[in-house]
Amino acid sequence: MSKKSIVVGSRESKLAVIQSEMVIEYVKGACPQAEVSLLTMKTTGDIILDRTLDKIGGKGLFVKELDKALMERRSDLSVHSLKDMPMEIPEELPIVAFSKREDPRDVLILPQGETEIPAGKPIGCSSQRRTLQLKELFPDIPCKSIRGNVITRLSKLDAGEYGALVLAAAGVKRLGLADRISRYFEPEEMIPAAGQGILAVQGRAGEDYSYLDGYRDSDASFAALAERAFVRYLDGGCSSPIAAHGVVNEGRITLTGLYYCEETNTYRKGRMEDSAEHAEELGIALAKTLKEQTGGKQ
Ligand SMILES: NCc1[nH]cc(CCC(=O)O)c1CC(=O)O
Repeated sequence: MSKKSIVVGSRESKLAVIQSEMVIEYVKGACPQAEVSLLTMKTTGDIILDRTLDKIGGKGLFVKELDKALMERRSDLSVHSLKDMPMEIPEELPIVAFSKREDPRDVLILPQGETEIPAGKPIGCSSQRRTLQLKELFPDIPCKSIRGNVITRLSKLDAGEYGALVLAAAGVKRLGLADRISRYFEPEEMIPAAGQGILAVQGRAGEDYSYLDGYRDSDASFAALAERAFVRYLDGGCSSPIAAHGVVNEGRITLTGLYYCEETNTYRKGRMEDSAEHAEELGIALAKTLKEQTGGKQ
């Protein structure tokens, strides 16, 4: 009999490959009899680099090609940063595991050799969520869009185009670049993106993924459900100025969120708590409250 094969699909950026290899290591341990391999591919979001994500339009720019590979059985699992996954996921391709969460905070990175943000240069930042919150933290420093994977952004920073960069701690740490971090933003100062720091493992409906039982993290799963329910209710994709961060402690979950309403050009932050079992209801309740406060249509 031939050996069982498990193919793990991934974007081809260095960070995506490191993240996929973390899952592969686990799967190899859980299925020592299987042949586990990596299949990398470029996604639309990796190919179009001259526009910001909201200008390219459409959701799931980083997942479509990986979904197709799963559907066509060229792969058996996809590994994604949960943050990059659309809120609506095809029924045939469910998330079968949420990883333990890496540091969910955003961080500030300075050009090599600098100890503060050099005067006159913008902060490189690609999301409206970060831009909005940076205005409160650094009212006098403008933000300028920056695209490309983490390594590309760091080289643009070091080339002198920007005075600083804001990135997710999770990616920077997984790449082994934590020594470049000059400041951590506490989640209260800069509310992270829904799912930040969590990996999502996606599979095909109806298949047996019990080999991932020891990989799933229940605190991260509750946080992910609450954060994604919040964003889904407010209909935001990954580029909307929406932020959500859940913290689970002894069966309770506290969810902090930020919602910007285009109609009324106002934004609100808020926090609510419930039992972790009610994670999704909590996400929806906070979303409704903040939407009401910004004066947006219900
Ligand atoms: N949008 C790109 C992206 N998607 C996931 C991460 C970092 C890893 C994570 O959040 O799990 C990053 C880089 C960044 O925002 O700095």
